[in-house]
Amino acid sequence: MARIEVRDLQVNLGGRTVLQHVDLSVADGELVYLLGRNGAGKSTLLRALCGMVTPAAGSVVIDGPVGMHLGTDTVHPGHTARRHLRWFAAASGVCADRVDDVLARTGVDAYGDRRIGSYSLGMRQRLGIATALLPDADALVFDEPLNGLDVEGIAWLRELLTDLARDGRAVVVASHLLPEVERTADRVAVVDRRTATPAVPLAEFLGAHPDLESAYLTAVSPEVAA
Ligand SMILES: Nc1ncnc2c1ncn2[C@@H]1O[C@H](COP(=O)(O)OP(=O)(O)OP(=O)(O)O)[C@@H](O)[C@H]1O
Repeated sequence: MARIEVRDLQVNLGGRTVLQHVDLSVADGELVYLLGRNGAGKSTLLRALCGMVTPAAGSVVIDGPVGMHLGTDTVHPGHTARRHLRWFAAASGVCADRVDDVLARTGVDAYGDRRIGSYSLGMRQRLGIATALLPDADALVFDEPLNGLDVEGIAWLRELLTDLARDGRAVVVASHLLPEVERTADRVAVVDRRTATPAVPLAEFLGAHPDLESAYLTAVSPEVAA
């Protein structure tokens, strides 16, 4: 069995089916991206992977703990990054020594003693990424981690994500930033029509298309006018 196994997943939210018949398996060493338009269900799928929404049907199995970065607005603005990470480490049974490691690895150490409420979007993204790295988990989930990062940050995250996969972790990322996806993805899946296409190798997804944008626009269903 792969590190992450989703089988025939259905998620209902607010009385309607948001996802159904979703299958996804991600093995150690793989970097898999979820693509799809706004509201398609990428975040919902990632939240289901992390056990934060209950499936209406099907199953999600992850072998071991999962490190997750599901958004930048779930942290207490009055805390410093260091305090937030120490609290998170204590709450999740992670050795406090890792806090300094992840602060350094993400560059958050430069402002880790400032209150989170004063952080820019990119700074909060790095803190979210630091939080995901804290458990040193073999399964990692990131929702739009590139948003708000500056040029150095994007290059840094590209390297981090590929390193995490190269180190043998199963990594799933939702992103709209197709040039980045094209540079690093092992496989891509499209969340569309309340389900997800099989995650296929990037080269297979690209096919004869000149770039990922062209392949993606062909893969998604025609947009329905509001
Ligand atoms: N708590 C909720 N209650 C009801 N519906 C919800 C809830 N959360 C999300 N939805 C709906 O589920 C669908 C999928 O939303 P989701 O946030 O997963 O999309 P997404 O693909 O991540 O979008 P984006 O690219 O904009 O981040 C949307 O139609 C959204 O309105």
